[in-house]
Amino acid sequence: MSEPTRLRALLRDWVTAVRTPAACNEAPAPSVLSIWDPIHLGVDEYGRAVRVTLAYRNALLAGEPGAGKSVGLNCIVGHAALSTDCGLWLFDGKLVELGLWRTCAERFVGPDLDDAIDALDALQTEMDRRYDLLDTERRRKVTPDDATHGIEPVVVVLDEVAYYSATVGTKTQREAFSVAVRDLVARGRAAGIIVVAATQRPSSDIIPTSLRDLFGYRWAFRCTTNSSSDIVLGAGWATRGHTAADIAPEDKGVGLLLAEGGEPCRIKSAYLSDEQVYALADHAAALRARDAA
Ligand SMILES: Nc1ncnc2c1ncn2[C@@H]1O[C@H](COP(=O)(O)OP(=O)(O)OP(=O)(O)O)[C@@H](O)[C@H]1O
Repeated sequence: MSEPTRLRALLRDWVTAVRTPAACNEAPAPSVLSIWDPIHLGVDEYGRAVRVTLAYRNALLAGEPGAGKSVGLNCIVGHAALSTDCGLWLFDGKLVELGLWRTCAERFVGPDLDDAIDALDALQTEMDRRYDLLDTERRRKVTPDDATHGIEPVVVVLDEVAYYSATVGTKTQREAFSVAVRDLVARGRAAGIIVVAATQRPSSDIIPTSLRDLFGYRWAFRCTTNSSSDIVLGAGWATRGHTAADIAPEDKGVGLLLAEGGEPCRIKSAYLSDEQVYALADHAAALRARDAA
């Protein structure tokens, strides 16, 4: 198959996966997605598609190294990248996980903690500007209509949040980073700032309860203990039979997804190979460049 044909087929499959079956039958596959659309994450134990709407929500992904967080994160970042109605800010201390999507990012932050804090400051400033505007217009939250005057959702993805909050830099810098993240997670949703954070350290120093509870979606990949699973999902789920410690080490990509108000649901994330990620990232970058022109 030629490269353009292969890319078209890949995009068609991707868009088909995230659209409802009814919509798929009705319309030709569009070339772009919207951040207001549900995001396809994978399938549940019955083979049903699992989709979540990220607008007005935040998401936390955590689990032991190699459990499948980056693959799960790619589903979210891929959808956001192809959604030209949102900005994409990527933070990746390792560079190589989210780096594949770098060409689609409005801002890409690598291992420099000062740069990370600077980027979070800019997001806080934008959040405050939006709240001033909403206040002036006597509204509670941004909507898709705000795109007409340049206010679009911003998806902020932090891969290995512990790298910035607990590993590099000085104590003061790490605290500044953590305070800014907490503020964005706590206040950002109505202003269209969506935070997606991932960590391979599901411990209470990295994910304190007060922060964890602000995430509407919590996706626990395999954890080593019931208590680390509860740190991701919330206290008490393990004793009620929902623990990511039960996931077998060989079940890569399997995790428990807790969506607001529900019970944790066991799902297997959709899988994008690096080759597919690059193809999607190139296409998304071209769409974004076209829109920006
Ligand atoms: N949904 C999936 N389907 C098939 N294989 C998967 C899936 N998810 C993960 N894997 C396999 O598991 C490997 C590790 O996954 P991934 O890199 O996402 O783990 P991780 O939790 O991000 O690890 P780390 O914390 O070390 O970065 C992948 O390279 C892939 O081979």
